[in-house]
Amino acid sequence: MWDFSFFICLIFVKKSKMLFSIIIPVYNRPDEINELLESLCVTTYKHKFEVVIVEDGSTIKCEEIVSKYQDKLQISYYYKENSGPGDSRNYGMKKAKGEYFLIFDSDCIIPPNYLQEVENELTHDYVDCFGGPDKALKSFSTIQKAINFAMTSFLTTGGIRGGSEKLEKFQPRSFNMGISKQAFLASQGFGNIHPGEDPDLSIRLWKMGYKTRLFVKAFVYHKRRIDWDKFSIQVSKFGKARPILNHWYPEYAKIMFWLPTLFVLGFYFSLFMLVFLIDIPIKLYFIYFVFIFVVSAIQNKSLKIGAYSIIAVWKQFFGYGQGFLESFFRINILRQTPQEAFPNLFFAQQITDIEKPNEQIVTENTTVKKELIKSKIIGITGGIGSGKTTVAKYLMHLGYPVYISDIEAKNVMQQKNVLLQIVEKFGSAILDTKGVLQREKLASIVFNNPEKLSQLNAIVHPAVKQHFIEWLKNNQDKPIVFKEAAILFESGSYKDCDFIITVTAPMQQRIERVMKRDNTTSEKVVQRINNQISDEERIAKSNFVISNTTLKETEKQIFEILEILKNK
Ligand SMILES: CC(C)(COP(=O)(O)OP(=O)(O)OC[C@H]1O[C@@H](n2cnc3c(N)ncnc32)[C@H](O)[C@@H]1O)[C@@H](O)C(=O)NCCC(=O)NCCS
Ligand SMILES: Nc1ncnc2c1ncn2[C@@H]1O[C@H](COP(=O)(O)OP(=O)(O)OP(=O)(O)O)[C@@H](O)[C@H]1O
Repeated sequence: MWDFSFFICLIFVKKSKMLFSIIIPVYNRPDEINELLESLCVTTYKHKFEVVIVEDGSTIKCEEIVSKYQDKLQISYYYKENSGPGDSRNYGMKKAKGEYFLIFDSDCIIPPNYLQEVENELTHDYVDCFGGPDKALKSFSTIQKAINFAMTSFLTTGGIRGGSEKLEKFQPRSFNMGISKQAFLASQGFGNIHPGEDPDLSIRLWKMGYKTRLFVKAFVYHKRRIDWDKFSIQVSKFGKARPILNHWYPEYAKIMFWLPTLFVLGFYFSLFMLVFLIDIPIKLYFIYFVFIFVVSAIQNKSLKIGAYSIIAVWKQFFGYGQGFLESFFRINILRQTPQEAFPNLFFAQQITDIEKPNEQIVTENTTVKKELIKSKIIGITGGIGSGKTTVAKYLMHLGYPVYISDIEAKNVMQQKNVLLQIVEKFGSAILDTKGVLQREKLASIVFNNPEKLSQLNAIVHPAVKQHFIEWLKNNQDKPIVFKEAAILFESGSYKDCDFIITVTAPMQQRIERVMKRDNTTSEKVVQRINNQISDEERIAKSNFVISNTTLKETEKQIFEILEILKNK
């Protein structure tokens, strides 16, 4: 995904435009925001950057705190309904003006050289998504330092987060990560699971061909949960989220994810062995915890932190391990859906910045008052070969009424009055000896000549629109109907839709799929692509994106979207 545009952008950014937008979701934590903003005020970074604070439906707001920093930082504050951290970050990224988004949790403190370190890394070896490590500050409480040890030490599963550069596919964590605007638009950012929204995003980015990397020097001071109970709840949720991610992306499941569970089962087994007076296993556990104590005490120069680290590691393993086991059982054995198994891990995703539905659907001859049509109209679009018809047909199979414009257009074009207009414009050579439209011939004319294409569109689109309205009237008792169209935006028919789904797939895959489906050449497919808008443009105007790489994942995304739409 790396291209020279980033260099150009960087040079441009330094002169005028802004590179970085810092996005911080916050929920009931004004004090944390104060410390975070204070730390940003002393940055050594010389260029313009902005801070976007998204208050996620808090009852204790940080608006007043933020206003204190209006003179020192370029800062915006948004308050919205509670929809979870992932969606709040997405909300902030949609509002942001920068080209690269830096995301922090509100409980972070940013070192002065952070922004410069990130810019150096991006200039040296660009990547569309990165993550940074976390460290504890001297001023942190004993519990915070012990938790930090448990979450980052090589003696626990935390080692991978702290500093290993070897990881090719580092999964950034949302407390300290960055993502380019382009990758955000393409992926639509975080999903509605929490926690786990960060690995979910990384995996989706990888599948789209983006890379992720660890920026070792771009660390933040991360306070983490301040008491034991909150920490236990958090790690248990991490444990529950993991089998869900494994279920969604089995190819990314690792045996290592089982370690805490094995640790817990091993512990119970060791206790059981005591019944037979076999105490070696329990002694091994004892030695491990002594080791934790010694290493943490030396590292933190405190016996107390060493002792507290034993509690932290214990809570980490047991919270995560038991959560993992429960989740594995529900998802893989009881075959519950993740939402059924753990509804509290899912936020109903807010859909931000939706264009107000049009009051009317207007064609040359007919005006349908939108209030007479009770159905929600969901547009499905995507470039050629993205798989929008595949998605449309799947929805049909689920029983939803779906209008597939390509297919309907073909019928409409056979109508006498429409065919006559086409012949008038393109000549009778466009018909075969039996008077049937030769589509391939027409295609070779219009996809080589934008003017001719718009002439054809001007004939076909109004007729299709008229036909769609009749179809809509026949389905007005249905709460949700779908309209699939390749050129939903180009034709303006997106304005009739209440929500829009864009289907995407990597370009090469799209070309290969169409070559195979239509037995055609890549040149011909590319010709059509050149007559359509880009995925980026489609995505920016859509409410949902389906990344259609495998049918299984597409199915999953369809169900997630349906779940949200049913509640809208
Ligand atoms: C030129 C025509 C006859 C070629 O027919 P053909 O059977 O080869 O293609 P088909 O209609 O099945 O479309 C296949 C794909 O081509 C692309 N495509 C079709 N029309 C257009 C267009 N006007 N602009 C850009 N891309 C288009 C889309 O990705 C579409 O899904 C046909 O595409 C056509 O009439 N297009 C103009 C009408 C139109 O816009 N139809 C699309 C749905 S309203
Ligand atoms: N996830 C997938 N895995 C494998 N093949 C797929 C997948 N999705 C779609 N296909 C195949 O790719 C081809 C293109 O898909 P489809 O016809 O749905 O695309 P489209 O976006 O409607 O294209 P067009 O713009 O040409 O109408 C079809 O042959 C379809 O069967």
